[in-house]
Amino acid sequence: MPVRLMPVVAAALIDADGRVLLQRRPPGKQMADLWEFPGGKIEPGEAPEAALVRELHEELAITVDPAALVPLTFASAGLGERHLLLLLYVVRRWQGVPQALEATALAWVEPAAMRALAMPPADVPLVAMLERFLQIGG
Ligand SMILES: Nc1nc2c([nH]c(=O)n2[C@H]2C[C@H](O)[C@@H](COP(=O)(O)OP(=O)(O)OP(=O)(O)O)O2)c(=O)[nH]1
Repeated sequence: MPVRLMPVVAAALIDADGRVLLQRRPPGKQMADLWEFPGGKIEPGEAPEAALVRELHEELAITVDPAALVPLTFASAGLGERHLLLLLYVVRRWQGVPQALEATALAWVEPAAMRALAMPPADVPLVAMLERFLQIGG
């Protein structure tokens, strides 16, 4: 069966205390009010890293060097009519203070507390992987 791929990039921003930045999706959008990693869809012709740098600037008003995007893991899951391919990067260096330009809230979350938050279904394995990665000092 052919599928319509939806490539999405997202970032786990990690602060000096090892906490992860999550944002809350606005009402009216698909998956409203769920907590997610900042990011969004890759536009046609766009490299994944360029898409993530753009999304982080649009959503959080931060500047990120593409070299600071470290690929961690991915999710591959059916999403309605489409198939989501979500690439998750770890980011520890950026310029500026993250601001919620599109989300209704931002939260710096301890890795072990992430799984208590309501997140999109595709994020559940990503969160487990990220938690383990941070536990081993990644
Ligand atoms: N950013 C982000 N999107 C996620 C996560 N988990 C997950 O299933 N998604 C899904 C939700 C959306 O269907 C899609 C991202 O699309 P979006 O609507 O946030 O992207 P966008 O900023 O390009 O938005 P738009 O222009 O289409 O409004 O990926 C996640 O952790 N972060």
